[in-house]
Amino acid sequence: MTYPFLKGHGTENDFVLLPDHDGSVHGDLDPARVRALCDRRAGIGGDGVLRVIRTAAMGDAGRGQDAEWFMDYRNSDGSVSEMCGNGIRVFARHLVDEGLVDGSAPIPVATRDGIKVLRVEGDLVTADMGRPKVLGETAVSVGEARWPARHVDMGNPHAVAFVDSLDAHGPVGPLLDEPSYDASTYPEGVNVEFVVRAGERHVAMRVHERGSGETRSCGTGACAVMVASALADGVSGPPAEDLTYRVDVPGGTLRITWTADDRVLLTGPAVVVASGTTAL
Ligand SMILES: N[C@@H](CCC[C@H](N)C(=O)O)C(=O)O
Repeated sequence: MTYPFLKGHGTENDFVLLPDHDGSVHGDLDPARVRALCDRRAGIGGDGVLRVIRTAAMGDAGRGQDAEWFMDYRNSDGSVSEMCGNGIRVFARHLVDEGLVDGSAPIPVATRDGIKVLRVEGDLVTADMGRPKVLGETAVSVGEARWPARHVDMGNPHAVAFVDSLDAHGPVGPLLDEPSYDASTYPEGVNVEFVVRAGERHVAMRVHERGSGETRSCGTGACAVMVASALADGVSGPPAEDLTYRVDVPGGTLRITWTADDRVLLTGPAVVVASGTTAL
C-alpha cells in the first residue's frame, strides 16, 4: 500500500505532510510510522509530521472548533504536541497551494491548542499564535553549565535561557542530548531555547525541541524567545503598542510581533518542496 505525502519547511524546520482528509488513510497514526517517515536516512526525513485532516474527522480533539482543517502534529519521535508554529505555517501554505482554502482571506486552522488564524502574503505566512503565558522563572543546564530560564507557554512549553554564546564549541555545545530541566515544572517535557542578543529588538537562538532534538528553527520557540526578550528589555506585559523583534534561527529569520491586545504574530517563509508517494 502506498500513500501520498509532501515535504515542506519553514526556516528549515521541516515536515512530512500526510493528506488524510477524512481520516480514513492513517487511522491513529502509529508513532512507529511517524518515526519511520521522519528518519533522515531510511525515510523521507523531517522534524515532525503534519497530518492534513478535516476537523470533523478528528473526534474529541476537534470538537467545538469552527475551522474546516485540523493540523494533527507529531514530533519526529512519534509524540504528540499541542502546537507547532512553523508547522502550521507550512500547513497553511499547502492548503493554499492545493486550492483547499481561499489564500486571499484569513485561514482558520484547528489544533490541539485551539484555532489559529493564518495569512499568506507572497512568500511569507503569518500565524496568529494567540496569547503568550509567562509562567515564571526556572533553570536549564547542559553538562556542568546552568542558566536561569524564563518559562513561557505558547500552547506548548518553553524554557528560554539567555547565554553568552551560541557556539557549538561553547557551554551550550552541540546539543546532541536533551538539556536538563526541572521535571516538576515541565512534567510533559519542554522545548529549550538558548538566546543571544544581536542588536536592538534583534536576537539569535538555537533550540532543542522536545521530541525532535536540535532543529534549525522553532516557531513557537521564537515566539517564546521574543516575549522573554521583550520582558528582559523592560516591557512588563502586553506592550502599549505593537512591538516587533527579529529572531534569527540557524535556518533563517523570523519576525515576531507582540500586539497591544496581547497576541503573538509569527511571520516567516514557508514552502512545500516535494511531493510523492511512500510505502512507509
Ligand atoms: N517546531 C515547532 C514545535 C514543535 C513541537 C515541539 N517540539 C513540542 O513538542 O512542543 C514550532 O515551530 O513551533
